Amino acid sequence: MSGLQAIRYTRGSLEVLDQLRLPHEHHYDNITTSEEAFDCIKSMRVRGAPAIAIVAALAHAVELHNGACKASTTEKTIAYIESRLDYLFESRPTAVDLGNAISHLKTTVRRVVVSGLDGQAAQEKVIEAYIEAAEEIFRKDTETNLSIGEHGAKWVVENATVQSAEGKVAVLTHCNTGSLATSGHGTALGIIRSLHSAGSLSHAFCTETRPYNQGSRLTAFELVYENIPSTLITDSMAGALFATRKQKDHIAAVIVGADRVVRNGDTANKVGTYALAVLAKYHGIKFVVAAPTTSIDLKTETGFGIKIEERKREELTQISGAVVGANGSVDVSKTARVAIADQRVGVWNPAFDVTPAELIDAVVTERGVVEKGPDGRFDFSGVMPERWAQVAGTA
Ligand SMILES: CSC[C@H]1O[C@H](OP(=O)(O)O)[C@H](O)[C@@H]1O
Repeated sequence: MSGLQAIRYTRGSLEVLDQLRLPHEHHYDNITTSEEAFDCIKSMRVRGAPAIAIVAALAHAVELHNGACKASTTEKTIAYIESRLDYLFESRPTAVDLGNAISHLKTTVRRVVVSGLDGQAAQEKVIEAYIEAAEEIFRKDTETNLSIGEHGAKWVVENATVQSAEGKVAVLTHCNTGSLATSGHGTALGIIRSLHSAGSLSHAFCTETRPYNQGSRLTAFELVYENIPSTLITDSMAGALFATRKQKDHIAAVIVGADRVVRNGDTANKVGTYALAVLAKYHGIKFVVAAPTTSIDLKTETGFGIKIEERKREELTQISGAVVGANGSVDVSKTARVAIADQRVGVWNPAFDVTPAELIDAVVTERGVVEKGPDGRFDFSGVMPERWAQVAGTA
């Protein structure tokens, strides 16, 4: 697992790497309440579907551990936990991991057996059950990512339509799906790490991923940090890359993450993903979605049912970064915010788009790779574990 950690946790203490300052500055925010977690998620100081769910779950575990619950009965303790989770659910709507984690945590505390215990002991048992379940979500995520990496790397090599003489492949990824979006290793970037570790990767291309620049600020940083041969392109260069360099560079696959994969396989992911899927189809390049089962939403039938978050106009009309000195050095002590558009212009800023299942060749989960069947449809029932049985109305 990479040395980059978006989340640092010990019981009673949660620190979150402020990703708005990356790659120039490494600063961890101390998170002690659900309000602080909500703001951290909403402002995208932490982002990435799995990381959002983990931070929300652990933030409430920290406030519970530190005595925030003043309820006088077990039922009121459960009601308090549920109210805090409902509050955190509102922080970002598109990624389903948060809703799935909240459903799981609510089910967990509701199932605690307190018969025969006096009031305080019963309340303590409920709180302990919540904290352990939240910690398990964090712990299991890395294991999940390593499994996705293994399944995904194997599938990409076996299904590549172009390879180097040494049998290596190049891939393109979009946004950031690495250690900065998860507990470690990553999902799509986890597959890239696994391809690299297996000696099967010749090159990783990454898009800058406007407007938040998860690619240029975060993914490029992770790739360089891991000494993975990599090239940054703008989002608009992908078509030219495929048209002029697919054969020369053996570009075999586009590998992306997911915020929400719905029952028919339609997938919400960072805006720009849909365009990459169309280009990949046109150029005969495999299109692979890396999605832990916590990102799969069987309660929503098609992509039309996914709520797409729209974000503030300043993400397009302004940029921020460190000041580059005369000699080309980057002075992180002097960050600047620069207006790059007339501030009166109208802005449309959807954070995600939906890629239809017909453009997706494979969805890689920790429990195996799902491809469309003879009927041309995805069927995820074989990979959905019981513990993520979704409670209606929450996820
Ligand atoms: C494994 S992260 C999944 C997903 O989340 C990212 O969105 P954001 O950076 O806005 O949280 C991106 O869509 C990734 O593919």
